[in-house]
Amino acid sequence: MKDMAELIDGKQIAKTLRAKVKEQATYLSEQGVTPGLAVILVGDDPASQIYVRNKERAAEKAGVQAQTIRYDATITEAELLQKVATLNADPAIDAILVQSPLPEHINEQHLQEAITPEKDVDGFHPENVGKLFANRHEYFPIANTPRGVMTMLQHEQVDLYGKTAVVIGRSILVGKPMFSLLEAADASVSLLHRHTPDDVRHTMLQQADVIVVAAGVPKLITANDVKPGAVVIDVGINRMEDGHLEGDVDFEAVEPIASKITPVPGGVGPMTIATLLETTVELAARHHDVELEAGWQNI
Ligand SMILES: Nc1nc2c(c(=O)[nH]1)N[C@@H](CN(C=O)c1ccc(C(=O)N[C@@H](CCC(=O)O)C(=O)O)cc1)CN2
Ligand SMILES: [Mg+2]
Repeated sequence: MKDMAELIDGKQIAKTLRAKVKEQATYLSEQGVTPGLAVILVGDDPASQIYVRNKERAAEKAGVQAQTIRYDATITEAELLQKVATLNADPAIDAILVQSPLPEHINEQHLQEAITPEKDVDGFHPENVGKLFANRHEYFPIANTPRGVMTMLQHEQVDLYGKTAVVIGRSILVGKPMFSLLEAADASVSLLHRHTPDDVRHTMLQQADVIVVAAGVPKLITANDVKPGAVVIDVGINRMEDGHLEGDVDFEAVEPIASKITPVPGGVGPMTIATLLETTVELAARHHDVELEAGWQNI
């Protein structure tokens, strides 16, 4: 029988991280601090409804006070910006996020820039993106999905030093921050995207020790793309016509070749929400000048 890759169990790692967050939230509450998270949800995108509901539930269990502000898809950008300004000034709120995607008529970048960098729990503000890119040695929030991927790699004791990594997808949500985080961990990183020719992608993937794919293309990565022993992280969540979820990796084909692989569902997805709570607790501690134990989130 062929060796199968070890499964990276994101659900389990996220559970462990959420328990750590709860410990810190309890410590904060002993200091009179309740971490406050505000989520802005616009429109009725069915997936966003589920993700936001899951955020509310996870927050409540972890001792984070979450509030969702829901708007019809017809709301204007000016009204949203006004709400963000109110939340920026609200001392009960430590963390603000605007659920993505937004309706066409709203410029997502305007909202990303409106959230004060100190409450920017998604790490999308240009100031926080810039600090990440510049490898600044100070605290700042980092996008939760790529940060969650780094937690998974650390949990799995994947040593990135001197390794070759390929990231597919260049969004502000995943690809760009993922590039910076892997580079900061001393991997040699290539960032590929939809305009990378297929043969170039194939050649580069075959050299990669670590692959992170966030392309939104079901089963884009297949067996002959992957070097034996590579670590494969699948950020893709594609809802197929019959309702089942498919990643960007052809899991059955790649599992016998990779050394470690994330499933979909149950891989990166759950880490996004656990990491959101991790970042919220960190921001609350900073706003209230409470020192949390260094490295509390190491799992
Ligand atoms: N402002 C933001 N918007 C969006 C983000 C984000 O980080 N900030 N990420 C995604 C959506 N997302 C959280 O917001 C998210 C996506 C997926 C999951 C998850 O647990 N997925 C499950 C499958 C769930 C399903 O059945 O669909 C899994 O992969 O196991 C959690 C959060 C886009 N928007
Ligand atoms: Mg508070």
